[in-house]
Amino acid sequence: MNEQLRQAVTAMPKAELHIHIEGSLEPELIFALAERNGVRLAYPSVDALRQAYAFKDLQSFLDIYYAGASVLLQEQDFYDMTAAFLERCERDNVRHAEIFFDPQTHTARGVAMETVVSGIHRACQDSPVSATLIMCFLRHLSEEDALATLDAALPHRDKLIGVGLDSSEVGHPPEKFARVFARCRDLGLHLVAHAGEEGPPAYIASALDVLKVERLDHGVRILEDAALTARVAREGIALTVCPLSNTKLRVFDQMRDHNLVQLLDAGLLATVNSDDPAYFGGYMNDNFIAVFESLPLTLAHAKTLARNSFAASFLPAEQKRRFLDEVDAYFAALPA
Ligand code: HPA
Ligand SMILES: [Zn+2]
Repeated sequence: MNEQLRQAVTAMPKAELHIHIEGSLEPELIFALAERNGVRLAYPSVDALRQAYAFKDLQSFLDIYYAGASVLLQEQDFYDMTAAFLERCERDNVRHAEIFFDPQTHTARGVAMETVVSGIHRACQDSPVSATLIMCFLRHLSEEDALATLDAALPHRDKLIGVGLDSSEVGHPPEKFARVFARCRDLGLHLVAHAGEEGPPAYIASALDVLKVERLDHGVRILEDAALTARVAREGIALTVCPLSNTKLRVFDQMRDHNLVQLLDAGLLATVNSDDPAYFGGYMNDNFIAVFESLPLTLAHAKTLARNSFAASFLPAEQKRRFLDEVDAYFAALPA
């Protein structure tokens, strides 16, 4: 990748639409919070913890990701984690972030919903980066648990723009959560779900048809079904693709095998995102650099990806328009 393209891609304004805030917890912060809260970790040092970040699939990652989140106890912990992430956004020229959080990971340990939501939300309010929250249900747990989680979150309805579905995909199809998503829809929440990361295209179809999601998280296995690909392209449903995550979790063996270019060529509204940056080796610009270095992507693709990130966001129309104008102005001002 030439220096001019690298510079353009890193400095361009962009939005992040697939970031699990618990996946932004750096090992250093995990150890600092463990110390602050008197939590014992299974790893003796920051280096030993980092050494354990060698994943063979989604589940091997999730086991260590949930262990890392166990140091989060106080409202200030959630604040500090989120504030650190939003500072990284500024460095990567991320202007807007739609942030996932997993309340069940915390409420199961006795942390109150209020503590989780208030800490994350307060950090969003204190940041110059535009940031909104999407509450995710853990799909390895029951729908009853998800319904109870939604009830617990209702006092914070105004702090949420939407709900999502994450955790272990295979064996937990979207239709398991039909009732809770229907309730969220009635509440006017935006709907997204992880689908087609490790799971088959049938899970993408049921996320759309049963849950009625507006965006697909990952969705990279969609190309295995040509009819579904054509439909999702036609309907303008976005995919929040996470390149470094996909290679670290062995969805693709190497970055040069990633299907991002094919997704774009199929007319899909694909975006680039970091997923769990502290675990997968990088934040937004690391993801952009990784794909631009390994795939035949051009400056025209960079503009498309920057535009897609705002177009696929849940921002109000006027704010969306302003960000899209900023992208267009940015690319128009680049030296030819
Ligand atoms: O990539 C992911 N997939 C499913 N669940 C997750 N929870 C954090 N990251 C992920
Ligand atoms: Zn994810």
